[in-house]
Amino acid sequence: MVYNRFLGYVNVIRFSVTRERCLEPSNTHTHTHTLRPATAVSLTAAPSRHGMDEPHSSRQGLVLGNGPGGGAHMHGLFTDAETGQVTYCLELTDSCLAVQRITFTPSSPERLDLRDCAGSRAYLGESDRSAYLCAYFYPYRYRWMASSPVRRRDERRFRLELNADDDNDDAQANLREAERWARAIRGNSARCAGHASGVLFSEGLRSCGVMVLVNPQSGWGQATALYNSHIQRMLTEADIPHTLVITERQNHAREMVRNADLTQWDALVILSGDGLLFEVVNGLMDRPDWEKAIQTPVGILPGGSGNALAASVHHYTRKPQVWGEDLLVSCGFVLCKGLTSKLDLISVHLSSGVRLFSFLSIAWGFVADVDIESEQFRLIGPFRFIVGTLVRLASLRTYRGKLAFLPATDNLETDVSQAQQTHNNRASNKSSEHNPSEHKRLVDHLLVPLDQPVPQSWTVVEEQEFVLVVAMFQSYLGEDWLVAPSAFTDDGVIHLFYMTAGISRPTLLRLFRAMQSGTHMECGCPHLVYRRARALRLEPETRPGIITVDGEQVEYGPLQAQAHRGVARLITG
Ligand SMILES: Nc1ncnc2c1ncn2[C@@H]1O[C@H](COP(=O)(O)OP(=O)(O)OP(=O)(O)O)[C@@H](O)[C@H]1O
Repeated sequence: MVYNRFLGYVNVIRFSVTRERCLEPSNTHTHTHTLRPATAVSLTAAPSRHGMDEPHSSRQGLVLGNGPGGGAHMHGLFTDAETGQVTYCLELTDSCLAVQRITFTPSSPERLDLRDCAGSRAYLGESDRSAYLCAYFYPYRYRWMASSPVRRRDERRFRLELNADDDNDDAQANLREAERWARAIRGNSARCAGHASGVLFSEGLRSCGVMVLVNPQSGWGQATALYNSHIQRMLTEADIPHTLVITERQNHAREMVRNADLTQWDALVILSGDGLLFEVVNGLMDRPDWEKAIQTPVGILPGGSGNALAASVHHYTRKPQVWGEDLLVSCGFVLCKGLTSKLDLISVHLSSGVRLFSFLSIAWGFVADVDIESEQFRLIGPFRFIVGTLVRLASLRTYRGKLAFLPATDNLETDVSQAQQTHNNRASNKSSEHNPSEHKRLVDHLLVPLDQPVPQSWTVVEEQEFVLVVAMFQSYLGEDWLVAPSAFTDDGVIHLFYMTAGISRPTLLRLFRAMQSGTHMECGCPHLVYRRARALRLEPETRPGIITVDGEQVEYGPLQAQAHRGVARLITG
């Protein structure tokens, strides 16, 4: 684990050394506004967006019509942006931008995959009448010393000079032609992304675009710097207008989202740890119009120390594991492409009557202790979990309590009809009981009140002495912990792991190492159990203790939870 993390950080260091060219003078504008109650807000107004031009021919760029996938098919001659001496033939198809050098030593065409394209734009030169075409690609490339490829920025710039006469009209004609190419590249790459199942959140963008919420305290306090170094540029390249909101305190994001005019926003994106998204999700669910509000797509960019959802989003792209800034670039690219999927929410009831909505995990025992106790090592960022794990291993303890769950069959419909049965029985038994939250909200069909025994269809775990209990709703528990490899955003399943007492320290360490690659269940350890569930109940008896929901500490005591399939929307690849 330490070795791989070390490699991850070598990558980060190299990233900053080998970063590619910066953006040239931009025709986009960045404004700074004051938006209450955020401390600082900057609005990036992206270039105007238009539909694609009708196909037409011109002297330089020739539209040959629509490709088989419905995208524009174009040919054109451009020169290199720096000297204008090297001529390139560009061909745009449904799936790629082919670039072929035709002066000096002609080259074979280089095909740039439009699935890797974040955006494209055109602008007028400052000191000449040429127009420039830029396309921003983020292909997977191997880096020195790295065992797997990572997304790396590859900016392509070309100069277009159609007309020899030196007047303003010709400059505008050049610009129009370059813009036509930029729109066609954007259109074809959006079509490529749309071929996958899913919905583009960026379809029909609204006035304010995307709200990017940054917690300046998350992780080792680097989130604002990550916005400045990567995300602002990526969103500008992708032509996504956005507003930066820097949170001032705990629950700031929750309050803001609870009261926001959501008709103004296309998506709420969190550049932070999972804790800030937990606030946002619960802020959406607090609203009287929660049913509509929770349909607002949410996105995650890793800026915390755990970054479990960000690691899961990357995992769902089926690319090799990445860390640190490589993970940020991967998630940033996913955001630029704008595909959304449904996201399960897990309704969690605490003994005090508080109800929370979780998208990630519930933890008790070893994992929860490490998460909260390692807060004191926050300054060392993600390494805090390694230090916390070693400290807790040294003082390994067990936790007494009861665990029960409703097993998930492969057939969700069966589970749902069973749930309906439970709910009907419960309604007839307790018709006089009034729970106001359930009249307005998602109904937890599977749960009976915490002071009653679990329904007969539930499995009660015989063991009562645990080392840990973790319920996973996504694949990763942290950037390094692939705990539930088969989990998916909207599988409607609680992936329940528990470890019973009696496990030795070396075996535990071996399991944690295997968790890095998601192979811990292959170790055949009899103390580690995995079950798929639709609902669970946990009644801790050891006191004091720690329970976390999505990495946030909640009140300690009995709790129960039920999965609700696909009620929210997540920006995923
Ligand atoms: N400006 C702020 N100052 C202090 N706390 C904040 C601020 N903004 C948000 N918070 C709170 O900080 C807590 C932790 O945030 P978050 O999870 O995003 O970061 P993290 O703990 O570093 O990341 P991770 O969960 O990945 O370890 C959340 O409970 C959130 O409410």
